[in-house]
Amino acid sequence: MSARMLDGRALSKEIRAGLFERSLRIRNKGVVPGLAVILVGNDPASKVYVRNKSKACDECGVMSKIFSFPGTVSEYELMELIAELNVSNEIDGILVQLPLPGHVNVRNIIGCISVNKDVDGFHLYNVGGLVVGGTIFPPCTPYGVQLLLEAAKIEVASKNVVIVGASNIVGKPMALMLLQKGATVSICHIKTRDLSLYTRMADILIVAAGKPGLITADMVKNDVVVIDVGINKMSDGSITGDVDFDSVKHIASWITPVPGGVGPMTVTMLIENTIRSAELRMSINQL
Ligand SMILES: NC(=O)C1=CN([C@@H]2O[C@H](COP(=O)(O)OP(=O)(O)OC[C@H]3O[C@@H](n4cnc5c(N)ncnc54)[C@H](OP(=O)(O)O)[C@@H]3O)[C@@H](O)[C@H]2O)C=CC1
Ligand SMILES: Nc1nc(=O)c2c([nH]1)NC[C@@H]1CN(c3ccc(C(=O)N[C@@H](CCC(=O)O)C(=O)O)cc3)C=[N+]21
Ligand SMILES: [Mg+2]
Repeated sequence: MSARMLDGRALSKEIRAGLFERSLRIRNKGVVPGLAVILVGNDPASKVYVRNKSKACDECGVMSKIFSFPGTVSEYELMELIAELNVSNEIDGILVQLPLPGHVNVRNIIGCISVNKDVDGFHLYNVGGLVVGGTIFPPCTPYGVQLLLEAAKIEVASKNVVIVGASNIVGKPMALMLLQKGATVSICHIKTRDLSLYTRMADILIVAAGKPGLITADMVKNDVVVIDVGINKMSDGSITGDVDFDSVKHIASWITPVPGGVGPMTVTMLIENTIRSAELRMSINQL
């Protein structure tokens, strides 16, 4: 037996058709949804993301602007740009690509983004919203994973969900979201003593470590649902996840491919958040 695919590309295509309609409706009233992306240095996963975002924005009728800086840019220069974007009438969403170079304090930078334009959902205010169970801007990757599970009618309530990776952008918000949905959640990270003890317990295993081949067939139980968030650029230029797909697919009941799984969903949810932000701007203009 081979696992069924959680096809993020196909689901994204459906969702994006609806997003195009939503953006058309507000553009007809004179509001063009706009996204600003700030890219510093040259992280390979960020480059993939940026490329796919501009394509998807075009597809959905969202205006996008990319601001690229060398890795030597100062915190001050970034803050200055964010301050401008915060008050710009053309911008509904501001996204600062992570990671940032070591000399730039991520918290300071994210803290400058207007809460109403924080389409990544990384500002402390929006993170707090997620903790207490609801936010206007759910973080894109966990939100996309949740929709993939829902589309396949995979119930999360009462399930053992194990998340490998505890970052602020994937692991932690993912855990909060599924906890809210009634899952029993474990979060593993680099200091976890026996990773496979946890992964073998998982009904749903979500992997976001950035380590190709981290999860092998011997580490999962029969019929597990596997969500591979990892985006690793290999030396031959190809992209691979954190899960040994070819062996794990024989044991899992569902699995996401990489590429074509979580990645396209992240992009789609970013566009959704941007359009929702523009819809809010429009309704405020009409007051
Ligand atoms: N598909 C998509 O849409 C997206 C994909 N990504 C990709 O997902 C991956 C993770 O991204 P991100 O969360 O930003 O990464 P980070 O590097 O910020 O976090 C990785 C997490 O995994 C943990 N970890 C690393 N190695 C191991 C290991 N061997 N065993 C257990 N835990 C481990 C780290 O622990 P510690 O912190 O303690 O070191 C950390 O908690 C990357 O490949 C990234 O490119 C990211 C965002 C969106
Ligand atoms: N502030 C911030 N928010 C992020 O959400 C964020 C970030 N910084 N920094 C980088 C990581 C990485 N990330 C990806 C999203 C989509 C794809 C994606 O589109 N993947 C396609 C790749 C297809 C291809 O082009 O080959 C897929 O998996 O099918 C990749 C990577 C978001 N991240
Ligand atoms: Mg993917």
